[in-house]
Amino acid sequence: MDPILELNGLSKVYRGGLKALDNVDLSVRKGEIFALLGPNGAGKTTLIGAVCGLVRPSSGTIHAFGHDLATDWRKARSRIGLVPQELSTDMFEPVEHAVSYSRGLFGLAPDRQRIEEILRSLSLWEKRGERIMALSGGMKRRVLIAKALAHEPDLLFLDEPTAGVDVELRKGMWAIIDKMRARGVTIILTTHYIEEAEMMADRVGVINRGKLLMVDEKDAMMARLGRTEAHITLAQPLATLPPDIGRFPVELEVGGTVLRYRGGDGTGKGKAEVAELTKALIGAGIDYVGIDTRESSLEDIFVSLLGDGEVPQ
Ligand SMILES: Nc1ncnc2c1ncn2[C@@H]1O[C@H](COP(=O)(O)OP(=O)(O)OP(=O)(O)O)[C@@H](O)[C@H]1O
Repeated sequence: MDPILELNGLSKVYRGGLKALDNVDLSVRKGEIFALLGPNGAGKTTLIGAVCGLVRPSSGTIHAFGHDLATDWRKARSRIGLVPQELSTDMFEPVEHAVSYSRGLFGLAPDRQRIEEILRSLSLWEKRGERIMALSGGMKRRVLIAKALAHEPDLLFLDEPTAGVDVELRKGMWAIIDKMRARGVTIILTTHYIEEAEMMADRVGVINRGKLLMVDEKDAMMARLGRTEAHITLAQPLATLPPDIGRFPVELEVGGTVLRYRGGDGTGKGKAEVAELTKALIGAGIDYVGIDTRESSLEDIFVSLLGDGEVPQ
């Protein structure tokens, strides 16, 4: 499928010499939810800013909907929406007016019905006459989404959409994002909450120090880099491993009282192998008193990726 957004060799060096983006290549497909993960200062907001015209790239190209943003900015811009991290303007404006105004900025004719639909879908309709400053933090965040949706974008950037919001509202946000995806909107979101990416995203990109370390289908990433870990507490300490046990990816720890298994591939294969291992232990006459099994999460993968900066193969 044709990419909706394509970055080639994108770099940004801020005044003072900080390289916030370092030769980033990325291609985003129509209709997907793409999660950009990275620690503070990794370059996520800079990347979004470059696509949304807020940051001028130092080198490289950006194509959105087939338009080169360097030369054909206006055509692409009208199809891109941005939900920034923070509300910067409009605090004195009533909700509905602010949202309609955002639509007008893109040269679209006023459309009360459309605005009503957006406000209702975000549970803001009852608040339409209130000044934004009088709303709660969560409502303000929804106003930001309403403003970004007002011109009916096909590509929507959400910069930390759920940072600092409570669990209830976070779930509400996920439902909203799901609804947008169902309408065919392509979504790129940045998040610190890895479980959020794990739940929502089709693909995940990991960025650190301006470099895109890895881009992959979430499921493939989990399958490729995921592991099963099992701690088997033995009834009696073992000095060495019998050959029938040594063929598994295991090590003896804690003075030979714990057998640690690390294997599998994130698809459940590890669990099956642990079951086989326990049978082999019984077969070898080795008693155990407990088993603790754990599948690695996207968070473990993320931490190990950032830990050594190496991309595991
Ligand atoms: N206008 C600027 N001038 C100079 N340096 C900047 C500017 N904006 C960002 N930076 C620096 O560029 C790097 C990347 O920042 P960016 O905001 O893109 O990171 P981020 O991944 O969005 O971080 P966070 O998760 O904290 O929002 C940081 O080191 C930051 O200090």
